[in-house]
Amino acid sequence: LEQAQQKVAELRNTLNEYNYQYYVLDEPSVPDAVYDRDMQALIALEKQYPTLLSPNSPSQKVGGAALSSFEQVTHDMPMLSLDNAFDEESLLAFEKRLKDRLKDSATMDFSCEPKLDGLAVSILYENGELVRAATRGDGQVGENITANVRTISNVPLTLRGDHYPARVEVRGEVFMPREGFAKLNEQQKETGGKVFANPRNAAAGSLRQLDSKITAKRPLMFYAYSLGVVQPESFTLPSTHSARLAQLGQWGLPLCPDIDTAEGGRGCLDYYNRILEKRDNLPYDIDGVVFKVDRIELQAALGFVARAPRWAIAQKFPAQEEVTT
Ligand SMILES: Cc1c[n+]2nc(N)[nH]c2nc1OC(C)C
Repeated sequence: LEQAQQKVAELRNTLNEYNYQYYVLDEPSVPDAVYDRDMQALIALEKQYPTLLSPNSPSQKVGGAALSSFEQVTHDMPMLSLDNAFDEESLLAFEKRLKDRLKDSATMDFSCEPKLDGLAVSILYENGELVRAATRGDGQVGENITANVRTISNVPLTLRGDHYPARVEVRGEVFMPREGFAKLNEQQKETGGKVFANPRNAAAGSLRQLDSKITAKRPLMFYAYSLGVVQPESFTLPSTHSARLAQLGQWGLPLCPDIDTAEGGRGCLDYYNRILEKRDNLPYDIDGVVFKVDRIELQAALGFVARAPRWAIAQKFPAQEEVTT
């Protein structure tokens, strides 16, 4: 059993590394055949020694037993929504409000991110292991969808490296890329399954499946966009949001390739126009961009209004004319 335990641990590390290279770096270091061979070896060993099975084994990416219902999860830190800026001057007004409030006329750096049209999800890692995932729900209480989130190909089951907080909650968007959405609807038509109106509905429907084996077959993706609970609070994190996103990337969490930083409202407008320009060629649906004050201590000084942070705003694009097929 000792040898088996050793071999299983090695195979898990190897397969987690392959997943990271393939899904996060987009630079696989081995051909699929090697990946499959190692995965089959792991599955065989876990079958032979069931006591070695762990929910965080890469072999569990295929899903487990169906649930009868979803448990509720209370978010220790509420998952808030975003205030909207609909046009140029309200974005500049956003910046002006911040400067007035901070009594600081210096140009402010912003973290700029596409606003993916999917579902906000919270993923909790304890001692580097994925232990729980939940939907946003009403912001306070969401649904426990851990088994389903484990099957999402680019969600790491374990964090990389060995320098991370004991508990770290990662928040981000689960979405379905357009290509996967089109293929799924084709399959659904052929099998008489439910055809989805758009990628967001398809992602929601796939994520809220009680049977994670169904979720595992759906082409879902995840991009991290912020941190939630971090314990111990004494764990030193970077002092800007953009550097914290980079830190998440170091731990193996996937980030949207189109994130950037910008100087002042002007820089944000340039970013808005750049992303609007490339929107139709992106592999995923976005419904706008999100600007966040980059320096964390300024975020803390600005705090939140009732339902959304003062320090962040979404700028939505005009609704995309639906192409009727
Ligand atoms: C609701 C939300 C949605 N999004 N999407 C991105 N990219 N960042 C982001 N941040 C959010 O909220 C934080 C500003 C709290």
